[in-house]
Amino acid sequence: MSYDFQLKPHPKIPKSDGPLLVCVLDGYGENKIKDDYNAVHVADTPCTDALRAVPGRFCTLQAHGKAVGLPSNDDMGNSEVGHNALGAGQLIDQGASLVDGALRTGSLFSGEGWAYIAPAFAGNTLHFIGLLSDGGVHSRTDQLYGCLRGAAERGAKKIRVHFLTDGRDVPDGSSLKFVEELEGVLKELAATGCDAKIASGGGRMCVTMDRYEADWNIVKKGWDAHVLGQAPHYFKDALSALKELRKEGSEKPVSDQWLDPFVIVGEDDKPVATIEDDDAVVIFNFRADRVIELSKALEYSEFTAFDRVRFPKTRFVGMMQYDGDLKLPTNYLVPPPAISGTSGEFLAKNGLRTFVCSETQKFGHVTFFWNGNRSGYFDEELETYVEIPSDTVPFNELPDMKAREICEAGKEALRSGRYDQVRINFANPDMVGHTGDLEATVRCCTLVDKCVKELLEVVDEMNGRFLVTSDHGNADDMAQREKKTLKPIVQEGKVVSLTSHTLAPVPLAIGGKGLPADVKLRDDLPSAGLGNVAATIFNLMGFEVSWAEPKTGNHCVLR
Ligand SMILES: O=C(O)[C@@H](CO)OP(=O)(O)O
Ligand SMILES: [Mn+2]
Ligand SMILES: [Mn+2]
Repeated sequence: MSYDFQLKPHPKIPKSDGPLLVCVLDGYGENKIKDDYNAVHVADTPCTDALRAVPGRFCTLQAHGKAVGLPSNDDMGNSEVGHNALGAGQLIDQGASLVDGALRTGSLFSGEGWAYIAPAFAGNTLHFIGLLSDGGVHSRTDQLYGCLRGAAERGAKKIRVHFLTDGRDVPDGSSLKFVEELEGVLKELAATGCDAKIASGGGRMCVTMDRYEADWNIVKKGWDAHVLGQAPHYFKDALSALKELRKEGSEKPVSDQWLDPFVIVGEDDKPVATIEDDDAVVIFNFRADRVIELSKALEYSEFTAFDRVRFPKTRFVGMMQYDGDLKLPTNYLVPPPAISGTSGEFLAKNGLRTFVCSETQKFGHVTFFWNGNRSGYFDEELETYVEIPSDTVPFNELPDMKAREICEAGKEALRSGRYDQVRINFANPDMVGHTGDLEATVRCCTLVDKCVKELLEVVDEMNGRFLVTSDHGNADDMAQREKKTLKPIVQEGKVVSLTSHTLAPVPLAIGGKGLPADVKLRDDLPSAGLGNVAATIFNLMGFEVSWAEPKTGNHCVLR
C-alpha cells in the first residue's frame, strides 16, 4: 500500500503550543463488574475518576476480539494486538487469524517455510517449541496439533515437543489438561508409525519466553533444556514433571507460570531428545515478543548473550517472521501481518519529534509493536526511545515497578519543549494483574493514577494536550467467575484468582489546557476500538488524517 505521508492541518483543531502526551495504562480495563475483585474500581483513583466525568471527553473503546483483528470475540485483547492497533490506526488480521487461515487452506504446508523443514522429516528429528496453551495470546494448542498431524502425514518420522506451561492467559493448573491432551495427539501419531514424544519444558516466566532482553538467563535455561537436554530436573514423563514441580498440596505450591525447567528421559535415563545438526525446529508461537530471543539463539552464528555450549545447524522456522526490521527468523511458516503506514512513520515523515518511554517489560510495546513489529527507528534524529530497566522479580513483590521513574522521564520530556509527542506506557496494572495478587494490583493502580495526575499537571503547565488510554483489560477483574452469575469462584474458602487479561473495553480520555474547549469526542461510534486512536492522536496534534479504509478514520471531531 502506498501512502500520502503529508499531514494536512486540521480544518478546525489548531496545532497546539505544547506537546501531546499519549499515555497507555497497560491492562487497565473499564469493566462493568464493579466489585471487590475489580482492582481498578477498588483502587483510589481520583485522577482517572475525574477524567471519566468530563462530558464529551471520555469514552470506552473495544480492545478484544474482532475489533483488534483476533479470530473471535471470545478472544481477550493483548498487548501485541492492542499496541499494533493503537500505533497503526488500522484493523490488522493478527497472527492467530493468519495461522488459522493457513491451516484451513493448507497453505502452511505448501509454503517456503514448510519446504525448508521438510528435508529433515525422513532421517532427522522435527522439534516444536512454544507455549502449550489455548489462551490465544502467544499460541494455540489446536494450531500446534494441526502442525503435528500435518508433519506426521507428510512423512515426519521423529517428532519432539518442548513446551512452556502457561497459567497466565489460562487458569493456573491447566497445564495438566493440556499435557494430557498433547499426549493423546502424540499417541495418535505414534499409532501411524511416527515416534512422537514430549522432550522438555518449563514455566513461561522463567524458561525460554523472556522478552525485550529483560533476562537472558531465562532463555539460557530453555536452551539448556531443549537443545542440550540439561535441566535441574529429569522425569520419565511430562505429567509427573508437572505434578512434582507444581508442589501441589505443599506449603509453597508453584504456579504453571513459574515451573523450573525439566527434561524427559527414557528408560536409559538419557534425554529423549537433544537438538542436533540437520534437525528441524519450529517455534509454534505466532506472537513475537517472547520468542525473539530464542530465535536469535537458534539462528545467529555470532551470538554472545549466553554460552550456548553447542550451536546446532538446524533448519529453523518461526510460525511467523517475528521482526520485520531484522527479518528474523529468515524462514517462517506463515507470512506475518503486513503492517505499514503506522503513525510512527507518519510522525517521522512530517518532521515531528517523539519521545517514547516505558520500562523493559513494556518497552517494545510502545516501540516495536506500536511501529508494526519493527525493532528499528523510522528516523533516529526525531525519535528518542528511553527504556527503564525492569526489576526481575515476580511483580507483586515490587508492585510499584518503575512507574515513578517513567513518570519522571515523561514529565522531563514534556517540560523540555523538544517533543511534539510524548508516549509512555505504565506496565503495572497488567504485569501485577498477571500475578493474581489482588492487594498488590490495587496498590499499583493507585500509584499509576497518581503518576497520571502528575503528568497531566505538567501537560497543563506546558499548555499541552493529552490522550490517556489502555490496550486491554487485566487489573479490572482479578477473580475467576461462574459463567452465569458472574460470582467469583470460591475453592477451599478462597476466591480463585484470575491471572489473565479480560474482555473489558478500555478507557479513552482526552483533554489538557491547550485543547480548545469545543473539541469533543464523537458520540456516534459506539463500536469504536483501539484502531481509532491513531487518528484521534493526529487530530489532537492539529492534523487531519485522510487514510483510506481499512484505516478507521477520524474519531475526534468538534461537536
Ligand atoms: O505477558 C505476556 O506475554 C502477555 C500475556 O501472555 O501479556 P501482554 O499481552 O500484556 O504483554
Ligand atoms: Mn498489555
Ligand atoms: Mn498482559
